[in-house]
Amino acid sequence: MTLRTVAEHREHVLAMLPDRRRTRRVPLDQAHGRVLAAPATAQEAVPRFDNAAMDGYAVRHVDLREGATLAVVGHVGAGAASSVRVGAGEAVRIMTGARLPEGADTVVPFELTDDGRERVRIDAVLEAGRHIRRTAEDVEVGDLVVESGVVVDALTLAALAATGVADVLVVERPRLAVISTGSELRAPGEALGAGQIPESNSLMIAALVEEAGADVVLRTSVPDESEAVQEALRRAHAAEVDLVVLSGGVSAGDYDVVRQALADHLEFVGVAMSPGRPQALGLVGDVPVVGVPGNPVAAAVSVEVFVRPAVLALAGHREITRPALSAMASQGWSSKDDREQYTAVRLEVSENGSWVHPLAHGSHRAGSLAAVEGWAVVPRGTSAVRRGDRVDVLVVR
Ligand SMILES: Nc1nc2c(c(=O)[nH]1)N[C@H]1C(S)=C(S)[C@@H](COP(=O)(O)OP(=O)(O)OC[C@H]3O[C@@H](n4cnc5c(N)ncnc54)[C@H](O)[C@@H]3O)O[C@H]1N2
Ligand code: MOO
Repeated sequence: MTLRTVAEHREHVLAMLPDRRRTRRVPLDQAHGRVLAAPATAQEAVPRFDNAAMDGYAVRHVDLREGATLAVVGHVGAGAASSVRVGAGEAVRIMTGARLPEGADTVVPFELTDDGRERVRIDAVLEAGRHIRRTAEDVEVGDLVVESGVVVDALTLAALAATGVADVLVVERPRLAVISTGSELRAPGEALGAGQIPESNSLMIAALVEEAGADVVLRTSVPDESEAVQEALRRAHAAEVDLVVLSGGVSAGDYDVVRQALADHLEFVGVAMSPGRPQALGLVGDVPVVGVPGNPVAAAVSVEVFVRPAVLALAGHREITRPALSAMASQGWSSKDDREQYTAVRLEVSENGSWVHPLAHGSHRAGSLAAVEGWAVVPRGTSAVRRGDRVDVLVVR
């Protein structure tokens, strides 16, 4: 059987997704982490008005001479709408951020004066216009503040709020269903009979896709029975999900029911990767379904390289794959040269550069997932990584 490359399979997964994204207008306090579906333009200038950059005195520059004394005719704090005017020989006490009074063109900080209340002595002469922040010197009304497709982060939120934007059009969070299959699986904490194990993939996959920005509206684990799998898919459909992630049952076993139950809908393919060779995908009704292998490490890697990009694409992101970090191998390990191998690693960033330490290999090692900090991607055509070799690492935590 010819195997697809990881990149090819990812393209197939992405090609199943609808082109249109659902959008919604949200107030800024609900926009964090969302992707903008339309550009945001400034409703207010920054600064909104000429204002003081220092606590001091608003004066007319022509009146400034070393030792000059000016009459203090008013006091204006930030937020005040003072109508006081600065005339010849006059000064107004002003606080940082306060609107510059009419007539003034320069602010003299307190430190360069005697700090007087009725009259003030000027101890140093500044150039005209000093310590004034000019209207719209940062952003003008109508300027583009944030482009469409940008992820709203903390700094973006500040820029939007400061420019008078109250709400933004964002892409809806994708709705996902996560369905584990396997008759041996029991919920964490449940008593285990012979041959049974705790179910871990659905929790892991749900958390991984939530980290990528999805809402998991259905998470369930079903036995290896065709009807149970189909019923779970019906529930996912009724919950109007954008994507279903199925775990398990995609390889050749007698009880690999995903394969049996969904033979008419899903394509079962081999991908040239390790772990994670058996994969499935297809539309059930109009809902895209990605089936990942049940082995927990294979499931984790499959979510990283196929499902996470799909979630990011559904959420409107432009960058959908994780940038790789280049690091050196602290020790060697072997690799299958006909596969792209994802080796679980720990990372160490030191003065001598970034190093990866390989963890024990094995797609069943669910207990060791707690130690994984990244996946070292060993390309096809490489049968061994040697100590000191550079490898690309997807840093996942
Ligand atoms: N004859 C063949 N056997 C296998 C092949 C193959 O090509 N031919 N492929 C192997 C590879 S590679 C993988 S990976 C697995 C994938 O198997 P399935 O997707 O069918 O997964 P299951 O058989 O259902 O389970 C595999 C393994 O993982 C455990 N598991 C499953 N689901 C969960 C879960 N939700 N939480 C925790 N652990 C889970 C399950 O108990 C099995 O141990 O197939 C190989 N075999
Ligand atoms: O390739 Mo399977 O995904 O590990 O053992």
